[in-house]
Formats: sequence, structure tokens, C-alpha cells
Amino acid sequence: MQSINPLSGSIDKSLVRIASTPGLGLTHHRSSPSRLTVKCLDSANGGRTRHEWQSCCAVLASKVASQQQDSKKTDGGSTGVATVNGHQTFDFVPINGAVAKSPFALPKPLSISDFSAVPLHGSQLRVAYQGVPGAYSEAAAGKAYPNCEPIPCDQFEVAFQAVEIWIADRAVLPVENSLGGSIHRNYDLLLRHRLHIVGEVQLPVHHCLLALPGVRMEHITRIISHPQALSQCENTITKMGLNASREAVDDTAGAAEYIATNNLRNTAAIASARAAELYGLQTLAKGIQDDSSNVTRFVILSREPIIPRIDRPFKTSIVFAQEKGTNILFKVLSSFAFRNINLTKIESRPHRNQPIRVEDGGAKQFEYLFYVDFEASMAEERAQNALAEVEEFTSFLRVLGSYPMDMTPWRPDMEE
Ligand SMILES: O=C(O)C(=O)Cc1ccccc1
Repeated sequence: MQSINPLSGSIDKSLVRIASTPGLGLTHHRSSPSRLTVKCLDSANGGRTRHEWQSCCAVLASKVASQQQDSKKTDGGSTGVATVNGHQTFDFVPINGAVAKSPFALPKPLSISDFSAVPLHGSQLRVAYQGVPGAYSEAAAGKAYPNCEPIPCDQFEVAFQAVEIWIADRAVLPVENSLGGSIHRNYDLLLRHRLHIVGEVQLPVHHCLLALPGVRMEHITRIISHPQALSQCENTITKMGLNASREAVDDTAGAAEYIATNNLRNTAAIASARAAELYGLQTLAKGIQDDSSNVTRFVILSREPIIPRIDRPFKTSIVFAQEKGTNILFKVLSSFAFRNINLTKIESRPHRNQPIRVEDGGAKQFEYLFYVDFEASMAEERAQNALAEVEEFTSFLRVLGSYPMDMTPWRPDMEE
């Protein structure tokens, strides 16, 4: 029997090779006179080590800082110029006659082809999230690390990469919601990348319907938001009798920012009260989620796993592929049941590396990967024994992380 390393917890079998993210190299170019951008290269084209990355980032950061100084001088110093998270910003601009904080006053999201170098801020933990300021993921980052520097990214993939290339220390990723269910794409990303889950955050989510100041409910013909937010509010919106199309965008706060930036008077966003404040929108309705107890679960990702402990409640997340045979899933689940280990989640996803198995008689079976969360620490013998047994029924098994459970007492009226 193969032994399990309780730290990394990985038991990769040679039969199934799940590709880890290739090593990334770094180059930089100027995309505009005042903006330095960073491009990623595959390691095959001359990748760099982690330490080289760190020094590259530091060099880039100082170049950006000096460029910002230079452009401030040449611009002659425009009124209301400020700095947020080390980014040059413009403080207050009028939107539709109202004085609101400009979307441009907030840190710009990192994008995959244009990695703006983020200044390194001493010992402050940098937490990457998908979206723009005001997104629920930013609130989740703040709940996990109250003094962190949140780093907005335009895609989840970019948030993963930001950690992998040391631009950020952690990434925060929504994985499931009590009303909307699992965020499937993020399960796939967990497998594709080699980051470790080091924590979880459960965030009560209270959605608002936001529009430009002066816009009334009857003007709204379009509602835009993150697909999860649209699905969490679907019944309420239908009951409100709004004759509006729904459109999915990358994140809730991004929807609010889009309305403000484009002065869209027929469009409303589903987003947080904080997004309304940041982008100068008014709240047409609040608490529009279909159930007041609407909670989103986020996982916190890091380059290194944490050391599992037994002095507080821990959860462990695994992913596995079944070995050929009968009742495999039942056998796997019974490995936990016999040891009184509670399962909190099971999710199946298509096995993209090997989506179909052709049986002897020609029947085609779809192949799945199973994601399971259970309430035990990898430091516990019962968890190690359960996984050793699971390994016998699986062709691939990986521990995504063993981490403290979010035990924050919860009330439906807790506002985010
Ligand atoms: O779009 C956001 O604000 C996110 O952080 C993703 C999300 C969307 C809806 C509920 C919880 C998280």
C-alpha cells in the first residue's frame, strides 16, 4: 500500500497523469507610455525559478512606481490624483451629475495577457480574487485576512496564476452556494492547478438591485450580474414583475461598474451594497436573494499546504477517479462511513483527460472525477486509514487540502 504524505497529501498514480500548471517565465513590455505589462512564457521557452520570479516582480514593481512618479510630473499633476493599492487613481468624478467615486479610482483587475506588476507591500498578505472591488470574493478575502491587500483579477485563472508566480500570496475562490449550488468551473481549476486549499470562508450574501441615480424600476429592461447571483435571485426578480432580460457577466461588482461607466439607464445590476457605494449607484431593492439564508463558500488557496492539526475542527478536500469495477463509489464512501467521518460535500465532474470508457460489449460509460469534502484532519489516523483504503478503489487520488473549518456563528441578517 502506498503511504500518504499528510502534508502534501498527494498520491498521484502513474496511470493517470493530471498535468500541473507549466512553469511560467516572465517578460515585460510597455503597452502604453505609462503602463508596464508582464507576459507569461512557458517554461519550455526559458522559464524562471520562484526566486527569479520574486526578484523580477520586485524590479518590475519599482519600475512601475518610478513610471508613475514620472507620469505624475509630466501630467502636471491632475486634480484629485490619489493612490490606491499603489495604483495611480483619480479621486472623485461626477457621474450623471452625482459625485461618485470613479471606477478608475479603484485597482484595475489583473488580466491574463497583461499582468500589471503589483507593487509588493512589505509584509501585508496579498490575496487575489476574481472581480473588481465590491465583489463578494473581495469580502471573503477580507473575512479570511482582515488586513490583507486584495488583488482584483479579471478571471479565476488569473487569480491562480497570480499566486503561482508570486504576485499574490493567496487566492480566494467561490466553490458553492446554498441556493445556486456548485461553481463547476472552479472545481476544474482546482484540479488543473497545483495550489493547496489552506482555509475556507462561508460568507452570507445579501444581494441588491442597483441602477443609476434617478432610474426607476419600470425603466429596467436588462439585469446583469454573475451567473450565480442571477440564479440566486431568479424567483424574487420574477415575482417583482420586471420585464427584463438577464445577462451574465464575470462578477457582480463588475456589473455595477459597467453600468456606471457606460451610463446605462435601462440596466440594473445584482451586486452588493458596497458595490453601490463604490460605483455611485442607487439601490432599487435590497435582500433580493430567494432565501435570506444565502451563504457562499469560498476556499483559500496557497502555494504551500498548511500542517494539519487536531486541536480544532478540520475539513479535508479530495478528488479521485474510480478504478474499473463494481460499486466503487459505494466502497469509497463506506471507507468514510465505517470510520464515522462525516462527508459535507460530493461533486462529480466529467473526467476531461479520459471522458469516455468503452466497455467490452461496446457500451460507452462516461468517466467522472469525484470531489469529496469530509470533516477530519489529515493529521488524524482515521482520515489517513480511510484514504489509504480509498486509494485501493481509485485510479487517481489527490488531497486538495486539509484546513480549519469556518466555524463563525451565522445569522441570516449578517450583512456583507
Ligand atoms: O461576482 C462576485 O461578486 C463574486 O465574488 C462571485 C460570487 C457571485 C455571487 C455570489 C457569491 C460570489
